[in-house]
Amino acid sequence: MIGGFKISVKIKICGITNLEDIKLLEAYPVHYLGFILYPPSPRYVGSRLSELLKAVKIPKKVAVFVDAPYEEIKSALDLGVDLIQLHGRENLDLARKIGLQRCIKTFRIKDSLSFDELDYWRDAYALLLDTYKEGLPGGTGKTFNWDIARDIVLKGHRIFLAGGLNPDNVLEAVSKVNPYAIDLSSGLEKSPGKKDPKKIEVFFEKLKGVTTPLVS
Ligand SMILES: O=C(O)c1ccccc1N[C@@H]1O[C@H](COP(=O)(O)O)[C@@H](O)[C@H]1O
Repeated sequence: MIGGFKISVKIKICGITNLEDIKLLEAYPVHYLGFILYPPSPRYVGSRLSELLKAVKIPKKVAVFVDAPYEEIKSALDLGVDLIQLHGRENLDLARKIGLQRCIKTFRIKDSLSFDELDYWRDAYALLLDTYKEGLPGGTGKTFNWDIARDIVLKGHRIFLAGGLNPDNVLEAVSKVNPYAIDLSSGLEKSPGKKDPKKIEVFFEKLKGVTTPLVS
């Protein structure tokens, strides 16, 4: 219960790089697990994706790309990834080739966002809202103005809220924005690419009663 209302939200944990964290997260109600396929990232999994995917029992596996060629994205799909998070400047042609219903399109929020641009992506699986930071496409650990996210949710878009979420601010974010899903990465880490079991425990303790049941 938040503010007297029962709010249901799905959970995506992103930036997974190792088997230990996959095992750890199995004990919690996680709906989506994300893997970074952007080589400059400290969370880049590269060719280890195949081995990691085999260990995942969590309902949906997401591969995160930044302006990657279709062939690389196709390879991830062939390995068993369910959804593709397009975290760069990808266009609709690429998304249609992948299958729009398999795409989560990221919008990095600076000051505002054109609703027209969002509407073009209405048939995507979801839109992900992250924080804009010059030179860093994702994993910024910074929040943005959640009023913008709230307006987008009110327009009827299915939103994954990302950007700097952590155990301390997650309840406020959920109650303010009421997104379809929340996406956490660096806010649950001990160091880049390694999750912190204590932060994860505190996070799920705070979210008790707020998450939706797991469905595959
Ligand atoms: O985490 C990264 O290094 C990364 C690199 C390139 C694209 C996306 C990346 N991370 C994603 O960004 C959002 C928000 O992350 P955070 O919670 O602020 O750390 C999330 O989807 C990450 O997986």
